[in-house]
Amino acid sequence: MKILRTKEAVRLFLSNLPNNQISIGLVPTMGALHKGHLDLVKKARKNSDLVIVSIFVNPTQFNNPEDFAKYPQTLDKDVELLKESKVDCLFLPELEEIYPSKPRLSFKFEGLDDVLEGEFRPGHFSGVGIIVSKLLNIVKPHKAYFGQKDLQQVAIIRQLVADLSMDVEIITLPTIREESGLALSSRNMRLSEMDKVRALILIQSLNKAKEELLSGKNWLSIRDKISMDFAHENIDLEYLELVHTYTMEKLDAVAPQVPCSVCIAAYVSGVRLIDNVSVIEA
Ligand SMILES: Nc1ncnc2c1ncn2[C@@H]1O[C@H](COP(=O)(O)OP(=O)(O)OP(=O)(O)O)[C@@H](O)[C@H]1O
Ligand SMILES: CC(C)(CO)[C@@H](O)C(=O)[O-]
Ligand code: BAL
Repeated sequence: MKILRTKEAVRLFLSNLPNNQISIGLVPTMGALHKGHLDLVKKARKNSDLVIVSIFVNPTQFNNPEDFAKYPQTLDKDVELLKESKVDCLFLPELEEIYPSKPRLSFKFEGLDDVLEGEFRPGHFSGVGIIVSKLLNIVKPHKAYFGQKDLQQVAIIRQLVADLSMDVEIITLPTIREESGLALSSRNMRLSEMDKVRALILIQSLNKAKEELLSGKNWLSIRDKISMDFAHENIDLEYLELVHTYTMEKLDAVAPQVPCSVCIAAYVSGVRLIDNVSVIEA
């Protein structure tokens, strides 16, 4: 596996490929890799001739400096995992390579970014828009892979690519979970074994919300009851929302043919976790 640290190295690498018919798959990550990331890589490996993974902990998408400072980093292990997964290239830029100066550009994703993560992490999706645009411009992949665990991010990246007429196909894959149901996340590395058990309240609440919505219960009363469960467990629930899966519009009921998902964010011992389940599929 080649490790490329600069845009120029990527450009050279791509220009030396045997022919320009080769299909390229990009999996953008922030490292501290787990089976969720590796599932994206596996799909990319299956679909594309050349697989490039990027690892870059992007400062412009962090609204909370402590979250950025504590973001897990396990580079040696990541490199081993990527080699085992037969990745061709790791793009591993330094901060200055991506941001030689502070970007003046910012993104607003009208209607998509004022709820959920966008509401509680101001500037987050502008930062995601900037880094994803940069990575797509540098690598020029045919396909790029993202996880549905970050449901709102998927909607935003699809919009970004459409609005900027970028020639890339966005592929999304379902959330990979521990056997317990806990969604895999790099930030789980900051949880103790006890915290991982406490964190199960997220997926349990999502499943309960889904079941009750489908049995015709009122959304606001479902949400109130779940908020009380969180208060009882002393876990800080940041949001629990029923949204349209693609437009991110907040909903207060399910309806046939309207794809919707329940999304959650909560702090378990100071670690912010997110998750979602689809209630009605497209
Ligand atoms: N459990 C998972 N299953 C499938 N894909 C995932 C999972 N977790 C993350 N991903 C996807 O992997 C890509 C890189 O995500 P990232 O590096 O931020 O990891 P992460 O585990 O989501 O980290 P964190 O949750 O701590 O932000 C994103 O497209 C993300 O949606
Ligand atoms: C897409 C991404 C790699 C951009 O930094 C990040 O938001 C993530 O890991 O989901
Ligand atoms: N996977 C989302 C990246 C973030 O939390 O900033």
